[in-house]
Amino acid sequence: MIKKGLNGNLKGETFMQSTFKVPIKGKKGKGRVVMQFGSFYDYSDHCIRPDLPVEPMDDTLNSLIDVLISSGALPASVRPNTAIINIYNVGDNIPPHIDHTDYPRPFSILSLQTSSPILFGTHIIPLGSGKFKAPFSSILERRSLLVLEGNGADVAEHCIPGVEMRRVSITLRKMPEWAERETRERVAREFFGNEKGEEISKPPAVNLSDFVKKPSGGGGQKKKEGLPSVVVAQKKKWAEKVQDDVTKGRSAWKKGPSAIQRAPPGFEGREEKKKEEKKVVQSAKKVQQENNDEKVVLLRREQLVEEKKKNGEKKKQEEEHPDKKKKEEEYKEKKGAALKELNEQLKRQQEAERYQLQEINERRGNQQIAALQKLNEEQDAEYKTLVARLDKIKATALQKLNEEKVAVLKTITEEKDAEITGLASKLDAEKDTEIHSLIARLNKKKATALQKLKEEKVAVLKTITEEKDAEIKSLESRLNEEKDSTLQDLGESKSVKITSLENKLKIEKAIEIYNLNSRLSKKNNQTRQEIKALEKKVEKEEEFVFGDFSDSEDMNKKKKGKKGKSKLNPDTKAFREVEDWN
Ligand SMILES: O=C(O)CCC(=O)C(=O)O
Ligand SMILES: [Fe+2]
Repeated sequence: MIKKGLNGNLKGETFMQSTFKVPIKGKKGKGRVVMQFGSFYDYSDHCIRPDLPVEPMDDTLNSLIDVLISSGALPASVRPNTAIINIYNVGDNIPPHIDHTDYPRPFSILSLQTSSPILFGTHIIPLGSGKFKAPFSSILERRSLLVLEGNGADVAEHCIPGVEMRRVSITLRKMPEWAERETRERVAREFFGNEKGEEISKPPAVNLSDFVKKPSGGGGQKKKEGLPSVVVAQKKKWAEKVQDDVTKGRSAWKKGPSAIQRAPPGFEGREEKKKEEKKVVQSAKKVQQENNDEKVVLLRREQLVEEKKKNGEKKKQEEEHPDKKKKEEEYKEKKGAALKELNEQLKRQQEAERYQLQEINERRGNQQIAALQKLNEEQDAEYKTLVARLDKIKATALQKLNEEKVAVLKTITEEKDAEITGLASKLDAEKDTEIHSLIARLNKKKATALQKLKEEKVAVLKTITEEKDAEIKSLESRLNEEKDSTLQDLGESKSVKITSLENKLKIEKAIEIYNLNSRLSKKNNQTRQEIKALEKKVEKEEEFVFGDFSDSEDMNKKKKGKKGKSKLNPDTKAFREVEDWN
């Protein structure tokens, strides 16, 4: 099957190597081989394309599905009618994806040949070289069936990292309704050029083979209903072949511009293609010839039907008007000859037309093949030029973008710097203003607090002073009272003491005076005696010395002295005072 696919012998888009059609620069290998059956899924446009032909589901695939359904592995209500055979050679992978949500769930993957890990996650990160980072992984065992539905199918992506051994898997999915309908219509178109699928089993009422194969002069053979199976098979084969050629871009004149557009650039095996094209042109010519024959035969049939109808009418008229019969027979003969002549003319004309048409078709076919070939070559060249130009444009654009980016970044940086500076100075100013107002507020607060404190202090001091004053006053009065009482007490004891002291002193004084007086009187007595003694002595001496010198001054003095002898000396006086005092 792979060989068939590689040789281009599988229908339409069935066979693909790698999911990219244009080679990726620097990418080694071609990627996994993908073969699609039943319906085509376009990996590059991410859409289901029932309009593009692929091989139908074959018996093997259908019986595999029967087994899976009858064993209960898959629900009969979602019977798969498409299959993708993935062939992973060593290193091949399938990147993270969610199978198109138009495919009804569940869908399934059958793993064959070798087992392999499968990764799941809402955001699988590609790490390059077929490696991925994902939160969940599982092993797809060889010959196991993975059935996907719910979040596992619709929310989480899945991928197969680069395989270590060749692996094959079969993805089984049911087409959505609309794709099924479009596939049916396409298949019908491929067979009979009719949009309605039922025409496949119900051939057109006008039956080509009845006329083509009608035995000459027979007429008695009963007309068959429907096409004979041989003709159906032949027609089907032709239709398939032509359609196949058309979709592979080999028969552009049949399909028109869309086939030319789809012809891949760098199409390989051009020589075989040319041969194929020749064959296709021939078979197409044959079909055309057949069509022309069909047209002639159809025309002839219409004429015969017409004739039959007319004959019937004439017969009726003959029966109704037997007298006209002769005339009419003559007329019929003439008309028959004329008709024969006309038919022959028509046949000749049609023959000429057919050859003309054939020539035109051939010419047109050759022209279109040449045009296609030229177009392919031109497309190749154009593609290369375009890629080169695009690379150049891309490089220039990237360079320009980078420069613009640098310039924009510079402008933005400058703008931002200026903004930052402005903002910073504005913030500084705001900060200063705020600080000033804060300081002013704080100062005011402080002043108010200080004032309050002062007032409180004054009030407290006043209270304290008042309290202290009261205390002092009471203390003072108490002290005064105490002092007074003490003083009183002291005064009393003092006066007592003074009195006693005075008395004592008086006594002592009296004693002393007495003693003194007695001593004085003693002394006085002594002194008087001494004086007396002295006077006696002096008188003796004077008598001795002077005898009669009684008139001199000294004598006067002596006389005075004598006279003075009558006066009391101080001691005597004191003694007298003590005596008086006593
Ligand atoms: O090969 C596999 O196991 C996965 C295939 C797959 O995810 C797919 O075909 O969508
Ligand atoms: Fe998938």
